[in-house]
Amino acid sequence: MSTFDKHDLSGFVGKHLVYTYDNGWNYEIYVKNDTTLDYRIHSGIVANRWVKDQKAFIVRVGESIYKISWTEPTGTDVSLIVNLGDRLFHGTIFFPRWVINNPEKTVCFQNDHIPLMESYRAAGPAYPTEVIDEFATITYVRDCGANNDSVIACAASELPAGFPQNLS
Ligand SMILES: C=Cc1ccc(O)c(OC)c1
Repeated sequence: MSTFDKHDLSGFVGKHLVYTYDNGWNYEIYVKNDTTLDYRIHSGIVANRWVKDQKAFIVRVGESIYKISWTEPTGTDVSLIVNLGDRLFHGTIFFPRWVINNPEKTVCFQNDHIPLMESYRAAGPAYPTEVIDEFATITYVRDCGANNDSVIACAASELPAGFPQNLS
């Protein structure tokens, strides 16, 4: 019997987070609404890739703990645990083999290239998938409200110096 309402995502929707995985990869996510996220990647094998309006399953699994899961047009599958209370994060990424072989093919504003990503997914190879299972530290959190398209609006490489501390 839980003491929180598992259907209430109001403590999560609108959150803008920056976090660094223990392997050094720096990522940023905006929880746009109950079923949608935007994100951009600052470092790692697909640095500068960015995505808007990715559909996802978002659930609450603790007082301030949420889980986000989705599959991408590239065939990459992702499941994230966001523990806001402890500023702790855990991500599991299931990369198809073709992304590991040629990560640069996915580095773009994906929304402008969905059919291309789907064609790469179809061409593969998909297997063996590479599972990345890492903790991360949340380094920045703010509230931006729901459905705010200004939060993630350019590639990481196009941000002014000092991000995220220079955010209004
Ligand atoms: C592959 C996408 C991907 C992987 C890990 C993440 O933390 C993420 O956050 C938005 C996205």
